[in-house]
Amino acid sequence: MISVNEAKAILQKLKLSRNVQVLPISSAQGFFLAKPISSQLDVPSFDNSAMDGYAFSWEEGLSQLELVGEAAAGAAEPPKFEKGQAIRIFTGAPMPSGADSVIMQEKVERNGNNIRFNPEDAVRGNHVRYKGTQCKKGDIIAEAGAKITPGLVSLLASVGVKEVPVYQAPKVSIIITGNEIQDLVNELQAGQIYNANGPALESWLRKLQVDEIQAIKVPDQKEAVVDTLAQALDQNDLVIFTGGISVGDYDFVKNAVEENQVEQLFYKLKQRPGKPLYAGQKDGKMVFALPGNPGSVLSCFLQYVKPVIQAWKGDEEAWNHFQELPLAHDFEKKITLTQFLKARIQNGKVEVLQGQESFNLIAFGLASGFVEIPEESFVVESGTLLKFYPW
Ligand SMILES: Nc1nc2c(c(=O)[nH]1)N[C@H]1C(S)=C(S)[C@@H](COP(=O)(O)OP(=O)(O)OC[C@H]3O[C@@H](n4cnc5c(N)ncnc54)[C@H](O)[C@@H]3O)O[C@H]1N2
Ligand code: MOO
Repeated sequence: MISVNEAKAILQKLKLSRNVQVLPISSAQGFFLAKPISSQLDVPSFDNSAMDGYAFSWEEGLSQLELVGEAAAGAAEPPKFEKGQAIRIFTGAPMPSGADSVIMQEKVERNGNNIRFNPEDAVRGNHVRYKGTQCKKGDIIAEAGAKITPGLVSLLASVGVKEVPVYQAPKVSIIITGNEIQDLVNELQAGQIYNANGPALESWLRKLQVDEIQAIKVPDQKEAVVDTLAQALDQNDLVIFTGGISVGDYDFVKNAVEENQVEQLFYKLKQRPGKPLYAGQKDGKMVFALPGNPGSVLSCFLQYVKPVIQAWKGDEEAWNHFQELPLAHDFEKKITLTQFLKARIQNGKVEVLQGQESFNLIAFGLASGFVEIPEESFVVESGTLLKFYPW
């Protein structure tokens, strides 16, 4: 058995073969740029007003102006004006030729076509957004590796970029083992349970922008498990088994990876839940076998599979998506393994929830993630900083 940290170090070193796809910016949220992006234009592309007010040409001691026209946002050609005159202007409207300053309407007393103001409020160059102050055509506005966030989407749109090259998410196959597992659409027969792992993994994968998902149920028969893995490896980048990886007479996943010549990266970790976790690799593709209890599936997915998927997508911070938060109460760990506990954050502190058995899902109704109690910690005092992995 190896430790949690040793297992993570093995996975972090993996070379993953990435493909690039081009996506419209509004569908690219959560992906990572495969190339730097440059601006298509000078932004702003014309000098414009930052306020609703009056545009004029600044002179020392000005205190009144005559209004001779109006420039609204979207106007192609703002009206002309001369010395001693001003143009009524609105936020985002192009500056009239020759105007260099805007005075806000709140600072002005208007009487018909005349405006008066305190000369101190008419500041030279005020409230003008000049062409190219955000960026110039050709400037790099986002580096390769940047995450597509709503903020970046806004920037991309502002500089005229409609679509972006991003790393593809892997194609994933979920293989659910277990003769007792029944789909939600069917009635449970004696000895059967509902498939909790399949829907949980699918929702996790969708959250990670994986949209090519194959979900297969396989009976506990050796040939069936071996053949299903062969097919899944053929058609996908990543295969996730749930169940069948322990030592029971009907656990055939270990046989399946061996017979398919998958190279083992590790099997069995010093952790609970999920001790019999398996990871392997074949021709740049990956296989994870998550121990079947749903608590173990979700904990192992969050700790090991999710970072690998994120790394596949080009996330340089894939292994750092945790927070260090204080524990809300004392906790005693009774096992000599790293423990991942269903937990929630309340008032900025981590509260370990009741019902930690890996078959017991009731705490998942409250949990906002898992907290890690390190292998070497046994008595953990309230206030101790612990790693919290949110979902
Ligand atoms: N002699 C030993 N027995 C077990 C060990 C061990 O070290 N020695 N490890 C235990 C631990 S820890 C776990 S975790 C499980 C893992 O076993 P498997 O991966 O082979 O999982 P299964 O036996 O197939 O299933 C375990 C449990 O989970 C339920 N399950 C499975 N799939 C689903 C699903 N899709 N949805 C809901 N529930 C599921 C299944 O019915 C079992 O109750 O092994 C222990 N045994
Ligand atoms: O480690 Mo198992 O995942 O407790 O049920």
